[in-house]
Amino acid sequence: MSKPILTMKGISKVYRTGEMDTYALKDINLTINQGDFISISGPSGCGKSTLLSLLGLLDVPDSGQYFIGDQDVSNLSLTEAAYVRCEKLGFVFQSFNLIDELSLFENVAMPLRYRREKLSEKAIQEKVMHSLSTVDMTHRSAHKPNQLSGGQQQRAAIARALVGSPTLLLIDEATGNLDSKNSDQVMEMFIRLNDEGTTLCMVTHDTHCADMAKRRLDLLDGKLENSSIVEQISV
Ligand SMILES: Nc1ncnc2c1ncn2[C@@H]1O[C@H](COP(=O)(O)OP(=O)(O)OP(=O)(O)O)[C@@H](O)[C@H]1O
Repeated sequence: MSKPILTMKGISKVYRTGEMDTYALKDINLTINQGDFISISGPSGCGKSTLLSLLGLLDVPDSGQYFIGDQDVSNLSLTEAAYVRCEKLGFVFQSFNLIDELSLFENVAMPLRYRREKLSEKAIQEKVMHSLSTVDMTHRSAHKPNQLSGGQQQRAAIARALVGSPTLLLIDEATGNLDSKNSDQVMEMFIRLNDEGTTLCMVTHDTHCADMAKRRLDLLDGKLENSSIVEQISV
């Protein structure tokens, strides 16, 4: 049986604006197992970004418990949350979020440089080049992000997310800024990474992308509505 690497129990999040309370997430129960490829989809305002922020330790819930492995991460200090993010999670964003002034090599190296445990330059070099080769971008390691196409920038951002061998890759609308060819390439890459053992959780409003995951969850009005195993369809 697969091992749970992440568990949310009864997670709720309320935004308070003046007199008004908005229940963005209501009693979320979610288990992500090693080797999963989950998609979470739903209409605008259903709580996708809020859920991703909590999963990524960018925000804290109002109630409920969140575990990564055996560690209770429901209410970490900002510093501790930053370390856990750096060491256990990889992020892929719609807008790539690469640093324009840095080469691809230095962009990809960034998560390694912020770890508690310092790595030698040789170890960083090896990990960065391995990660760039995973996305077929070694030949561009000295380039700056603005010298690359959108698809290439997203592949570099995936290399950055993978460089620290994260427990879980969190993906936020990764294909939203790409044309259909590049979008298909990136989805194929996620499927391959999952086949090779990476665990992925992808938030998307695109039902075509959502159906490419192994397990599709639908979020509606802050509640996880259903959970289905879908046959992975080819792009
Ligand atoms: N900072 C905030 N203050 C008040 N309400 C908020 C805040 N952030 C989000 N909300 C509300 O919480 C609910 C969930 O928002 P969220 O951004 O998580 O939805 P979403 O599914 O990501 O939407 P979209 O697909 O449009 O990005 C919405 O009703 C939204 O208006």
